[in-house]
Amino acid sequence: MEPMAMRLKGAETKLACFAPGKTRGGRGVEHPAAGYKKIFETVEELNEPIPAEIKGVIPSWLGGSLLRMGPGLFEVGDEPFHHLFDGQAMIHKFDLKDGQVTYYRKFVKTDAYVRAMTENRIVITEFGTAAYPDPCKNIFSRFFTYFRGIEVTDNCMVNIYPVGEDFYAVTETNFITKVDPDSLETLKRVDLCKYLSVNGLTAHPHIEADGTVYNIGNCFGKNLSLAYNIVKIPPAQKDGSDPLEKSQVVVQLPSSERLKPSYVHSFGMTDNHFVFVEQPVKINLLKFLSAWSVRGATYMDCFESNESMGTWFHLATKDPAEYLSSHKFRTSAFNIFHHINAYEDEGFIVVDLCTWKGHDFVYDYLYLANIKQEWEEVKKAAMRAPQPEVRRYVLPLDIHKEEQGKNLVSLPYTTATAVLNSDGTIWLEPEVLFSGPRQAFEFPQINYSLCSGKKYSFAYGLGLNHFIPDRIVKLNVQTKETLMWQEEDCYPSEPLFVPTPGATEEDDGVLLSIVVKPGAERPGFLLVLDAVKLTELARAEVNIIIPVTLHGLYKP
Ligand SMILES: CCCCCCCCCCCCCCCC(=O)OC/C=C(C)/C=C/C=C(C)/C=C/C1=C(C)CCCC1(C)C
Ligand SMILES: [Fe+2]
Repeated sequence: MEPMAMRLKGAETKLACFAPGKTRGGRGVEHPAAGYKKIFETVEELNEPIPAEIKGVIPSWLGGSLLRMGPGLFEVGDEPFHHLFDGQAMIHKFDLKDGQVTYYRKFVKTDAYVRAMTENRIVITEFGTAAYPDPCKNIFSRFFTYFRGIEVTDNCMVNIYPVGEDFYAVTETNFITKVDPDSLETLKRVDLCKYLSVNGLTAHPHIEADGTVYNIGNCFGKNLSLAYNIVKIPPAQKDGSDPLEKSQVVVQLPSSERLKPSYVHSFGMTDNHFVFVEQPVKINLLKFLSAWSVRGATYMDCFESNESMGTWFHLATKDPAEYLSSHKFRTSAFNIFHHINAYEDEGFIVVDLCTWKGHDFVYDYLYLANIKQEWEEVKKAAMRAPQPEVRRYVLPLDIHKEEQGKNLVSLPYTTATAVLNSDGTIWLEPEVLFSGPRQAFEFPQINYSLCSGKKYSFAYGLGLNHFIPDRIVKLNVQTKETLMWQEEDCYPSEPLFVPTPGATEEDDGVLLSIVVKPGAERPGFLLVLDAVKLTELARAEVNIIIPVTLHGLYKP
């Protein structure tokens, strides 16, 4: 019997539980009304927070702000942005206090946004949309605009995270933007290149309990020597100075290919190790450097797939921070954006990942023209894309030459393998934790404060159905059981886990997600789920649409 299909007829809110191996068999729900188009449309910022209408009961201990980033402006004048990651950064906030909720949003006043507003055209080239020179300028000044080089975008629409006492909205370039988490005002733009030898940093740092930030970024050194640099930003300083002043590169990891670093979106961190997965999606630096002088080129034009390297895993120790050059882990090709968690267990490093099979770049399928089509077309486009799979890889730390050809993984609870080859490389095969054709478990979250870098049981994620976000899923990474929240014509976002104060169980807490239900009287709401059962505790509704958000944080 197909439990999902059964439950989706009739009742409005759907909850389903699937036993291991009996996941939805890949058949997701249908979206013939194509309501998802609404989350990719321009909205206006608000002048003041608006009150939300609450249904259900918000736990009394839940007081704080949910801050999330995403695109809010999908065209400037008559010039459209083409890619999902091009829209201009909007910061969203749900404030929860004494059972009451308000919603507020502002555009971040980045250079990209301010200059677009001033000139009523796209001025800064975005991820998949090129900016063209001002047609009003004369031919000479247009010529000089080209040769000043293209300006790197500061469109911080991906995530927001704390550095010391401050909060920064970020993309993946060297520009991060300090924002006020209360007023949502834009405070200042910071160029990371002033502090660190990196060309950019990911939007997914790891943050320790004391506020220390670790992150990874590409570094194009002198003579185009390439490395991935892991950086450390200390916590708030006693003397009140900016922690960024004391940031440093702690370890360099080499690139598999000269002139072609891999695209990196996140990394893993255990108690004692950094894990970097080098994927076959490459940035062709020569294209990158020359593309900028080519009219109409974008960041997307600089990517290419390496069809032969597969995927490489790199390890480094944390303290002292040293690259483990003799541990050469290899596996077949996949795209990786989000690490779920990584931990050490009995001499192994366990790495759980949201993967997309093959070397074809998933971002190629995220043009707005693809994901804003009618439902049948959306499905057709996704048929050609890489297939999602949640996988567990297990990396042995102790490797002995005499063990060639044998599976080195002796952890009793996993079928993942690691086999030492005669050339010294170790071939990894994963254990599949969740799989369903074109049904992704993505935008993963865990009980970060309790479980980051530690053995854990639960991951929470956004279910993507042919790339359309249409459910929230809880995955037991030990038993592979899943629970799900889903409601007709509802489009949720990444679920953030907030632990109950004083909780002793890993999943004692709530999940917060912004949901859009386009046809409803109040089409935007903050959803509060019980993280144990994935049942709805409350929703706080507003009478406006909230566009797609990618990542964010909960500030107690
Ligand atoms: C929430 C629902 C979304 C609906 C569809 C989503 C489908 C998602 C499928 C896969 C998961 C992908 C997750 C990616 C999430 C994300 O947040 O990505 C945003 C990434 C951005 C905006 C990256 C920008 C990177 C830039 C501008 C990099 C620039 C650079 C280079 C390309 C090379 C040289 C260095 C430099 C300048 C840093
Ligand atoms: Fe991400």
